[in-house]
Amino acid sequence: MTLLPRIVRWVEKSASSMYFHSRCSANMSFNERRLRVLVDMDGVIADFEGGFLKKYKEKFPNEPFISLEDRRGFWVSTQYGDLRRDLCEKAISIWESKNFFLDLDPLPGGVEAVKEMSTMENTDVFICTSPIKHYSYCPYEKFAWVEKHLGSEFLEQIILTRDKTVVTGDILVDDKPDILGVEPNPSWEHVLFTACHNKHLPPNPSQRRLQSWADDWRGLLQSKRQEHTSVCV
Ligand SMILES: O=c1ccn([C@@H]2O[C@H](COP(=O)(O)O)[C@@H](O)[C@H]2O)c(=O)[nH]1
Ligand SMILES: [Mg+2]
Repeated sequence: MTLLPRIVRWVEKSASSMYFHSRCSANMSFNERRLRVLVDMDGVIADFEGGFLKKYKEKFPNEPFISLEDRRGFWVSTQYGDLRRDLCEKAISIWESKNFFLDLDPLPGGVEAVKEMSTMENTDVFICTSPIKHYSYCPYEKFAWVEKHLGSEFLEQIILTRDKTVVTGDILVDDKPDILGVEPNPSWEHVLFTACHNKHLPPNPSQRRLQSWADDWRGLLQSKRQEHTSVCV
């Protein structure tokens, strides 16, 4: 390496070290690190299951259906297909229809919680959601839903991805029990959001849960923040 780049690197390192020591010498606690919270959409802030059942019953009034009480397993289509083979396609036709995602009602407290956490100090909130592969309406309607319920400023905070494991964050609040993808060690802690399809799963000591938005989500963020807090004495 020639001399000039080495000097530049030395000056940069010294400057950042001086900054660090000046912060510490003030004998203060500080948290340099911002907390990044990823919040899933369907089943967490948008009522996918309720919206599905309502539209399914309207479209297929004479077909059998599965009440929310009887829902088991993440995949609605699988449980309907198990009930009767042709019902799998009928179920899929519901969320592939125009306005399905846009018409979803917000889940209680979700919009308020996301808005509140976005105002918290040192906190970045992103809506992290997987669109269906039938893309005619879903991606557009997810953006429109966010604008309608959270406001246009949240359009900056949307992450649409089919693989959440490649997204970096501290916490992912999500109702899907198993979130898999190409990254075997995602950076986030998956906090399972309770939904009709996962509430019967046996307790998993290695996975924290949020029962609803009335649950202590603020405490959850605080505990995560403390994992990152650097204390200078
Ligand atoms: O049976 C089903 C149930 C849901 N989906 C779709 O999966 C995604 C779930 O997204 P998350 O970001 O994990 O909430 C959503 O687009 C549903 O429409 C499905 O394909 N089949
Ligand atoms: Mg979900």
